[in-house]
Formats: sequence, C-alpha cells, structure tokens
Amino acid sequence: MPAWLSIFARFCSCGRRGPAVYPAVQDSAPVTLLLLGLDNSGKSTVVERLRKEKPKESIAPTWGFVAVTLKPPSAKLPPVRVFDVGGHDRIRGIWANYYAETHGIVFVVDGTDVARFAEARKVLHAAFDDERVKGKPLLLLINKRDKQGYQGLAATLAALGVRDIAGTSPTAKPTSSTDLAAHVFEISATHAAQNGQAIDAGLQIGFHHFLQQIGYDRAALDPRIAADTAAQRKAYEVELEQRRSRISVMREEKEKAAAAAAQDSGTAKTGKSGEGAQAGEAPHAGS
Ligand SMILES: Nc1nc2c(ncn2[C@@H]2O[C@H](COP(=O)(O)OP(=O)(O)OP(=O)(O)O)[C@@H](O)[C@H]2O)c(=O)[nH]1
Ligand SMILES: [Mg+2]
Repeated sequence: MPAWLSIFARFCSCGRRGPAVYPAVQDSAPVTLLLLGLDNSGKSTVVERLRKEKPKESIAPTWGFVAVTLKPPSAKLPPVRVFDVGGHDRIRGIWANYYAETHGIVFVVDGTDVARFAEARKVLHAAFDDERVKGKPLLLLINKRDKQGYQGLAATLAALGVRDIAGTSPTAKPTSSTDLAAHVFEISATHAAQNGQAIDAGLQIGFHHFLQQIGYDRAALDPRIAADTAAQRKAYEVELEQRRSRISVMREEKEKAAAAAAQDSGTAKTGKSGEGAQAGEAPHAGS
C-alpha cells in the first residue's frame, strides 16, 4: 500500500471511532446515568457543573441519592437523568438499586487521593462485576487535576486497573490515547468555575462523547435495561409478598398467643371459682 493510502486508511479508521460519525440519536427517551465513586471524589460537584450551576460556598456529602435531569448538550441528544449517589462506605449498599436502569456509569476518582486508589479500584471493579453493569459504557473522570498531588492519567489508570474492565461497551473501541474501551477524561470540577467558566472543557467534551457513545449503543442497551428492570421489579414484588406473608404469619401467631393467654386467664379464673364451689360444697355435702 502506498504511504499516502496507509495514512488515509489510518485516518479513516480513526474517523470511524470518533464521535463525529456516530449516527444521530433518534431515541428521545431519557438516558439514565449512574454517578459512582468514593465519598469526596467530586461527584456532586460534577453534577453541579453539568447543570451549569454557580458553585456553592461548600458542598455537603450526599446521603442517599439525588436524581437530577440535565438538558442534553445538543439537540440531537436525549435528556439525561443522573443518579448522584453517596459514596460513603456506609451507603454504598444502595448503589446496586440503580444498576438495572442505568445506560452507563460515570465513575469519578479524586486524582490526588493516592491513599484511596485501592479502595476506588475495589468499588469500580465490584460495580462492573455485577451482571447488570458488566459491558455497559464507562466514563471515567479523573478529577481534581488542579490540585497539588494530582497523579496524572497513566498512574491513575494503572492504579484503578481500568484495563481489566476494558470492553465496557458493546461498540466502544479503544481510544488511541488510552488504549481502553472506556472514555477517560482528566478534569477539574471546581477549576473552571473558579476561572469564571461554566464547565471544564474535559468534562464538557467527555460528557458529550459519552452520550454519543450511549446513543450508538442504545439498540443493545435498551432491551437489556427493560429485561433487567423487569426482573428487578419481579424480585422486589416477590420479596414484598414474602414480607407480607411473614408479617401475616407473625400477626396470626400473636393473635393465637393472645387468645390462648386470654383463655388461660379465663380458665384460671373459672378454676378458682370451681375450687371455691367445691370448698363451698363440701360442708353442704357433709351436712
Ligand atoms: N480542588 C478541587 N476540589 C474539588 C474538585 N471537585 C470537587 N472538589 C471538592 O471536593 C469535595 C467533595 O466534593 P463532592 O462533590 O461533595 O464529592 P462527592 O463525591 O459528591 O462526595 P459524597 O457525596 O460524599 O459521595 C468538596 O469540597 C469539593 O469542593 C476539583 O476539581 N478540585
Ligand atoms: Mg455527593
């Protein structure tokens, strides 16, 4: 192949992977995203930026979850529903409640918090080990790049073992910069706001590309989400029914016990008066 053709071929191949050639999203039904990451990684700050809200003086840790609907970044994209869940280990148990209905995972990691990289890796892998998440698109946001101690792309990716969960989307191809089938962006959720910009460029581009990727994957994702949410609903109904029947058995037992106790006390009273009658009868019998 002549050199110019090989360059052209390479260019075309890049183009096929690039977001510019993703087909326009026809589906206007909202896309659901789940924002995961350790506490203090910056998830709620990311949501604040995506909503183009003015930064607050301080941001409180999320206890439970917050559901937010975002305007699509382009007219060709559907609206986005984001579940921002608390990252503290005591509330991570609720994450799984949102796995079934999510089209993709946005994982935020504090790129300066080396001491917690292993913990971040554990929770990221645990999420992608779940059958309801496995194979879904991943947007990894390495946050706080403005802060001293920021570890950079390569070190953070290696620490998180992102390569081991590559192939996170039915159609995503490894990008030339990361060699991963995941969208990875280095961002600062606060820095842009401090500079008077509404949103960090990495976050804006990353989010846009991610939604285009999901649009591309939607034909595969939607039936899977429908099946998983139906199964989850069924499991919930079965559990609810079991709980109802457990409560009704307990109530019956309680009522039986109460009736038996009432009968015992009645018998005891009758027994006492019986004794009294016998005692009273004896003299009569004897007379
Ligand atoms: N320097 C710097 N600080 C940031 C950045 N993003 C977030 N923070 C700060 O990190 C702290 C935690 O941010 P949150 O957005 O509340 O973190 P979270 O992941 O939602 O935490 P939980 O709700 O507890 O799970 C806050 O003090 C933010 O101001 C950033 O890009 N750079
Ligand atoms: Mg939060």
